[in-house]
Amino acid sequence: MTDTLFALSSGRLPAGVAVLRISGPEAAAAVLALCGVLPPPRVARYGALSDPRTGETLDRGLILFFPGPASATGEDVAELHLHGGRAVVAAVLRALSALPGLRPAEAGEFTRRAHANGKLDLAEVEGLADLVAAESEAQRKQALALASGALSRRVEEWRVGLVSALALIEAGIDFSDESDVSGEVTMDAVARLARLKEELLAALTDAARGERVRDGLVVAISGPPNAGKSTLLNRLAGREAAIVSALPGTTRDVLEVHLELAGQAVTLLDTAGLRETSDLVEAEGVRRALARAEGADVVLWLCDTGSQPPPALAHAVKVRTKIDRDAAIPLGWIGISAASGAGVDTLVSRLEQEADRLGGREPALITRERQRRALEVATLHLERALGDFGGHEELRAEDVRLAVRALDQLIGRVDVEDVLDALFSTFCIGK
Ligand SMILES: Nc1nc2c(ncn2[C@@H]2O[C@H](COP(=O)(O)OP(=O)(O)OP(=O)(O)O)[C@@H](O)[C@H]2O)c(=O)[nH]1
Ligand SMILES: [K+]
Ligand SMILES: [Mg+2]
Repeated sequence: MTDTLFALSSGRLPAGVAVLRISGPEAAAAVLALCGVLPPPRVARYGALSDPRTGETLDRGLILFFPGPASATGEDVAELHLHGGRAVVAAVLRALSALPGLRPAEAGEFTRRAHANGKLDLAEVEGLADLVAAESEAQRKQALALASGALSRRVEEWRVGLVSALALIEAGIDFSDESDVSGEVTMDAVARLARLKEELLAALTDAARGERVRDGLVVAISGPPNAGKSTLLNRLAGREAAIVSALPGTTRDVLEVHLELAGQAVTLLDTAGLRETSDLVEAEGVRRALARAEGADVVLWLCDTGSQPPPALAHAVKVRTKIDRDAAIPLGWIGISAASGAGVDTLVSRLEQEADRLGGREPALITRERQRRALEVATLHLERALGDFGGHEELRAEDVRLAVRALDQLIGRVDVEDVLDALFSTFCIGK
């Protein structure tokens, strides 16, 4: 018999309202035990909740019942909307755990049941995890699309296309005595596979963008010592996150600040000033500074004299600093005074343009490394299936079957247990 799960599904207490969720075969019995009545499906009822053992009223709140399978988990689900006090919630949780067949849910266990009951495929579960974690507008949009099945639907279309091409290839094998018919259906199949390959490649090309939006863009501030890098970081962060001093070589460790720019999550890095130095600690700072700048999506090269960045950072956005002291801005540079704030708006607009360019407007289809890898495998098999098999069409059919399998892995139709275990452990309890 399946356990009935319960957990606090809303956030940290105390809060205005706390939502407890119950899912499983005993959900209706649990509501009856605590509330005395079972509200009609999907209609909120206000009433008292009492401890079934003592009859003592524990709280008054809203009670909802969603009979399965038309519920979030596919099982009978109940929601209790209580006053969000710690003692209130603790008392109701205690009363629930005393009921037969009920136990506290583990992290992500409601979602795991939804997946087991066919409510969500693996890609949609990943979307849900991303939605709960989303901090920027772009992350929210992308996660919502994934959770709502945007990727799953597209993969299903691809899968249908592959399976129909496979049917043609198999028909060609059956007709191999009549070489005319056989050659024609094979050509038709290959043409379909070629079109599908283009679609898969387009989604793959766009995957880097999806992963970037999900992870957030990395913007590194680089430049010689004393350029005013930490001063700019503090201004953009709106707080004194980094130490500023007139001493060149102040910053050594890489400092991270999280911002939202043009709807994109951005990690802004302050780094050590680049120079030759015999100080071992500073030298390590310089090494890290260069490494992080080279790996960043956008580099700001700050300099108060207008010297060019090293070749590795030639693509940087060039920023002439301290224009309050000397306003000669080289051509193609943005001039700022991080101290007074002059020119910082222009720099921020430029960063917003970069964020727009890198993140795009429409949500990407592929947003995780796992999804990208599965799609890469599918594309690889599809490329192979387009080869010349010298009449051995059964080999072509096998490559198409492997491509289908990779798509099945992408949305979790096969081989999902390991992925699910790792994924659900990232969920919070009550989700
Ligand atoms: N006049 C003027 N001084 C500035 C400006 N920005 C920073 N400074 C000064 O320049 C000095 C160095 O500033 P920091 O922000 O520490 O420079 P940094 O690039 O982080 O330096 P390191 O971490 O040592 O590489 C400090 O004395 C700042 O007050 C500016 O816009 N105008
Ligand atoms: K400094
Ligand atoms: Mg600094």
